[in-house]
Amino acid sequence: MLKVGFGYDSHRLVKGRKLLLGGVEIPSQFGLKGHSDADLLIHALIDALLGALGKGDIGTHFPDDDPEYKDISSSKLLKKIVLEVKAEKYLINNCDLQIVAEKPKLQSYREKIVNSLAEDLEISKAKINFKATTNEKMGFVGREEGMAAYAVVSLIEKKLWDFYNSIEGGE
Ligand SMILES: Nc1ccn([C@@H]2O[C@H](COP(=O)(O)O)[C@@H](O)[C@H]2O)c(=O)n1
Ligand SMILES: C[C@@]1(CO)OP(=O)(O)OP(=O)(O)OC[C@H]1O
Repeated sequence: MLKVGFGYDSHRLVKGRKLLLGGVEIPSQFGLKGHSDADLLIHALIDALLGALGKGDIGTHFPDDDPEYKDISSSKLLKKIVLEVKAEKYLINNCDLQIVAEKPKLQSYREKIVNSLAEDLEISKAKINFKATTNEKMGFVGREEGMAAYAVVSLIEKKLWDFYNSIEGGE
């Protein structure tokens, strides 16, 4: 079977916090506020994976009032969700990810972000597409009060993938 999931997250920009996107620290005067490290790209991705699995959302798995998750690395949380995907006998087929931010320009971090996520997800870089766009100075993103991120993922059942490879002779 194939499954598709969607995720969205937004966080406020504040002074005195690191800016972490996809597990990569981006040099910036402002960082994202949150109970965790506030890596909204990973949060959107986690919600997309949970959506595909039909397993609720990030807050149900990692409550935002639990001291265990104070300042936690979102990469660690993502790795836990990857274990759940594996336990359900699914593989990540592809992910399409988008950050909406007025600045900084993220193009030059694309490779680092994709590399970091590929490591966390244990998949090849070719299965991850990362995009960024501004909000053309409109709304909370446009006023640089915050950033937003969207994620879509598709999962393929491992036995279907193995069957496909047996008849096609590989990826
Ligand atoms: N934070 C961002 C925003 C945008 N980009 C890149 O610029 C292109 C044009 O963005 P518009 O919002 O003006 O359409 C976009 O396609 C990205 O390549 C970026 O790197 N970081
Ligand atoms: C991972 C968590 C844990 O507190 O991170 P937060 O920084 O609170 O981020 P948010 O996207 O608001 O909610 C997800 C939470 O579960």
